[in-house]
Amino acid sequence: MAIVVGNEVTQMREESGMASIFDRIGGSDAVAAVVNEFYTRVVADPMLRGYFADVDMAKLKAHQRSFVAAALGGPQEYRGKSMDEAHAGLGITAEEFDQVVFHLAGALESCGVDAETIGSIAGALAPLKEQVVQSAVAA
Ligand code: HEM
Repeated sequence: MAIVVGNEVTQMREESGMASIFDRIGGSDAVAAVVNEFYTRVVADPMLRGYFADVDMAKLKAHQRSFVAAALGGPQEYRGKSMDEAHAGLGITAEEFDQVVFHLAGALESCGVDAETIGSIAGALAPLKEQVVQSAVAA
């Protein structure tokens, strides 16, 4: 599958001549820390926790680590479901999507990622809204 967000981040990096965001934030250890912190926040949030009640969190975290790593320009490929497939039928709203991005930003911040990098990541995730939110109008 094509990872839109990964392509955009990679393109941004190539144009700017910068190291990948993946490298800048500290590679796979940093991604694992961010993903753990992210799901701690998500399942603590009454707006979101219901979605994850019957989900195998260890498996989900593993997929999310590889998705985030690939999206940030890391070396390995993401081999999980497409964003359409992963979220089909869940009925996720635009508000819930924004809340998930908010928790991801919070997790990145608490792991020491700078505000500018967080802005780039959040901006790169915005186009996924259409795939995650089924009835979403393009953001
Ligand atoms: C930027 C936004 C998002 C990204 C990048 C993302 C990414 C992912 C990834 C990589 C998976 C694993 C796919 C697989 O198993 O192969 C997944 C699954 C899942 N996501 Fe998301 N997600 C996003 C937003 C959301 C939102 C807003 C919700 C709910 C409010 C949500 C709920 C879920 C659930 C419940 C699963 C597990 C589905 C299952 O195993 O049956 N996600 N997501």
